[in-house]
Amino acid sequence: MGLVATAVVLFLVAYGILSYFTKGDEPTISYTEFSRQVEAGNVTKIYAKGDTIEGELRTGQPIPGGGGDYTTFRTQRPEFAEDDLWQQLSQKGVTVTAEPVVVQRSLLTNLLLSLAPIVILVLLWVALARRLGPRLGGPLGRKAPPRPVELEPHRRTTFADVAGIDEVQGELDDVVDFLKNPQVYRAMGARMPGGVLLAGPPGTGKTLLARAVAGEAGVPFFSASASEFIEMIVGVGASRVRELFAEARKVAPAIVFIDEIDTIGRVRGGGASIGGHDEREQTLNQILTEMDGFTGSEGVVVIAATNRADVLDPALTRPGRFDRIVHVSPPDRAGREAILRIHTRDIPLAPSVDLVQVARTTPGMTGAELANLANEAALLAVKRRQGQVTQRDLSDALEKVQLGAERALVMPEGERRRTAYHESGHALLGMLQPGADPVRKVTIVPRGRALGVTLSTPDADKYAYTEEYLRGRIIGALGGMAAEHVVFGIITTGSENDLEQVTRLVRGMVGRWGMSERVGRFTAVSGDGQEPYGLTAAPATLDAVDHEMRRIAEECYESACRQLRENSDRLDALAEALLASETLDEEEAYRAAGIPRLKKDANGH
Ligand SMILES: Nc1ncnc2c1ncn2[C@@H]1O[C@H](COP(=O)(O)OP(=O)(O)OP(=O)(O)O)[C@@H](O)[C@H]1O
Ligand SMILES: [Zn+2]
Repeated sequence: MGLVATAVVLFLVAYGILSYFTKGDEPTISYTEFSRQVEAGNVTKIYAKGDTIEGELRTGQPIPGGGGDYTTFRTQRPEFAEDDLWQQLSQKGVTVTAEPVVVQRSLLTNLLLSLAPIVILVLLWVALARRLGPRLGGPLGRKAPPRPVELEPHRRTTFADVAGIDEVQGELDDVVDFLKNPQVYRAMGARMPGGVLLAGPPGTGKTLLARAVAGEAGVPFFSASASEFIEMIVGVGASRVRELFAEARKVAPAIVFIDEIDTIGRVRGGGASIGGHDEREQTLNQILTEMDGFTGSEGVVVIAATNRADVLDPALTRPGRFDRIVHVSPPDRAGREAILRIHTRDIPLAPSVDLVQVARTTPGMTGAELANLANEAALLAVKRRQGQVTQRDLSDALEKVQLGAERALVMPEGERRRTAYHESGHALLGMLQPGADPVRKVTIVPRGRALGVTLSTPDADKYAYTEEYLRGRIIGALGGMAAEHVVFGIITTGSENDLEQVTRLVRGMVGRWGMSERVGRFTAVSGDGQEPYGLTAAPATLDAVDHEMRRIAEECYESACRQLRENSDRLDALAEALLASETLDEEEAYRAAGIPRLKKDANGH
């Protein structure tokens, strides 16, 4: 055993030394920046090794990049880059030197390589021993203790990296203050909340926020996902929790972050969890025990995150446990703008770029989606061999993110015609319903799983919806099916997704939002298909729900068909325009249909 451990250590040390010497100290720049410098003719020579590129600049003048000035640099060419790098380089007269990816073998490397099979065997053995650990016992059965993520000051996440959720940030200010000066609170006999629960939809920045709290306070950040606990071998979850907290206490003040807490914190006994039930409960109990053990003076703050605060076991939210619930919602317009600014910090933007405009056209998108949008736009700019990201890159990226990538598909003419009428039906009804969201784009170019797409988005963020608006949405969603019915007298499978959307809406209107007198003004069905408030609705109620859902859907369908018949010339004109140009933007679509587009101000008036 001692011998093998020594071999492993030796290998690691040697590897470390080797990689230290082979790695240059050029500043690393983004590939986008690199393309820009090549295009600008600033690059004199490059040295390529696989996809890693090192190089020098012409002027000897340092060029400011994201992370400081540089005259030599290193960058990584993405595997998916489709640019003609070679042509570009030879055009600009750049001296290119290359080396195969095969690592140059030094004596030391040779030695290490010959040791490799042994090392692999050892690692395999270690991995095996770990899996069987609890049963085998022995020193190898123990996992390495949890380690906080690195806390290098220059790459610390702070509140400056989070935008659009300022009020949420405000609720965490005292946590930061406590972590900075626990002794002040101790002297005052004040107790901090045992835990903070961040609740909100995926991608709204919960993890980011927790890291920022640690970064602001300058304390270690321990993170674990609750699902990791229960995926492990039985009996390990609880002990991992114990270890995690023990490590955090050693270096307190510190933050322990537990993501996806709902996977172990669901109401006990209820729900449909198959197997692993005891494991879940034991792990949860261990977390609760650890939190009960806090006297507040230890300086460990637990932050948990969930997308489903509604299903959590009340034991978790009792005083002294996660007694502070902070709701994180998708950002509003100003928030989206601020988030876009953060995520375009390191992207060269053309002067024409208007982030306010982008923020306006992205209602409902989360921070993660906006970050993705910015990145997609940068990728497009690289692909198009531009030095900067333009407004067009951003709007094309948005389209890709919202509609899915275009799909090459040869459609028979009849099918194409039917699709054109289907989409025209959606679009025309979308334009005709009073108060409906404007139609932004109609296309019969297949995208994702859809044969065509009609995109409508509101002018301004909406927070509550009227019955009229919802009916308008249902009529619009049924428009595709109604058009096929009215024009061709057929019904196809192409409306499956539309009908799903209709079902969600009528179900909500009748069962959740009190829009049916016959059902009544109460929650008859819950949002997630579970029983509302633990009660099973009486069969008569469910009958009424069913009856009312059908009635509303039927009324809307009739309205859709009637409006399409009354406007058949507009429908034909729209379909013809679509068949001719495949994609219509907002202006073209309204013009083709002969309907004036009422411009609204940012407040939707
Ligand atoms: N408010 C925000 N400000 C800036 N960036 C954000 C914001 N929200 C999300 N992001 C970006 O999206 C990424 C993903 O967010 P994060 O993982 O924190 O979301 P989450 O709410 O924890 O999601 P999940 O519930 O899926 O774990 C972040 O790393 C960040 O780049
Ligand atoms: Zn449709």
